[in-house]
Amino acid sequence: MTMKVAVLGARGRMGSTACRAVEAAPDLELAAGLDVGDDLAALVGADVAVDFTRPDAAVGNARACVERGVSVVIGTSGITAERQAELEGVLEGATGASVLVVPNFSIGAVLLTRFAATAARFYESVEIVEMHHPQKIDAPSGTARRTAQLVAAARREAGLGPLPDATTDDPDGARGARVDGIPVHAVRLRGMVASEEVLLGAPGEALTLRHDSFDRESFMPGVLLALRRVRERPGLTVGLEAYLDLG
Ligand SMILES: NC(=O)C1=CN([C@@H]2O[C@H](COP(=O)(O)OP(=O)(O)OC[C@H]3O[C@@H](n4cnc5c(N)ncnc54)[C@H](OP(=O)(O)O)[C@@H]3O)[C@@H](O)[C@H]2O)C=CC1
Ligand SMILES: O=C(O)C1=N[C@H](C(=O)O)C[C@H](O)C1
Repeated sequence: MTMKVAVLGARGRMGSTACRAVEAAPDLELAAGLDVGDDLAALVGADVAVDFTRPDAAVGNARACVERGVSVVIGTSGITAERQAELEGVLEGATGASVLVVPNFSIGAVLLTRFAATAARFYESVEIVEMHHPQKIDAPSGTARRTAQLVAAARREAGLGPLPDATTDDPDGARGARVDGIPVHAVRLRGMVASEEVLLGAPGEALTLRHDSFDRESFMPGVLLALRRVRERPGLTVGLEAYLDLG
């Protein structure tokens, strides 16, 4: 039997690519492709949904899904701690429902985040540069936020102190944003899809980790994996790594 999938943001860059990937998968069926102005009643009958809309719409969409018994994968970025808490609220009393937040569906990007967290404890300095197409509305990217959070956690666990940084004069914010104390720099450049670099420095050496998505196809194996497996973990899960055997 096929799994019925609803796609929210179906006319967008990611949503339209996801619709095609679902239609091409023999075990999945595109039950609904919804965008702005469409009636969410069309969610009824779907088994799972994936959201590629905008940060201020994702939590409301997740609520609409859960209320209709549909487990949901949130690919939309900008899921801050506050929005994550709202998602916990959405799940209260909804026995068996699953919400999976995926900052990045590309396996390479998931690995980059993992490698950065592994390397973090060995380096005094670390900075993140994320590069995206200029249509992206949020900064820093969800992937960079997640990477910074996991790198910061690894540094705390290793007992590392604050990053060495003598800057006291930065009137234009040239040192970037700080996410959990980690500097994050956002580039918006025509021609880019999505890239991330993590730069780690220690006396006499540097390690640079980089991942590039050249095409939105790079996200599709992860999207299909998430849709197929989201219902295995009731409640709120963050990160595709929960479904990957990364050791
Ligand atoms: N997790 C991952 O691996 C990836 C995540 N993303 C994220 O996915 C999201 C979408 O990106 P992208 O496809 O490039 O953006 P687009 O702007 O191309 O697509 C978003 C679509 O959602 C529609 N939309 C807006 N609000 C709603 C709503 N309330 N209900 C239904 N549809 C709505 C938009 O309509 P309108 O244009 O009329 O507003 C648009 O058609 C972003 O947050 C992005 O960061 C992107 C790539 C990979
Ligand atoms: O908006 C995008 O394009 C992307 N958004 C996600 C993010 O914010 O990290 C994932 C990927 O970087 C592409």
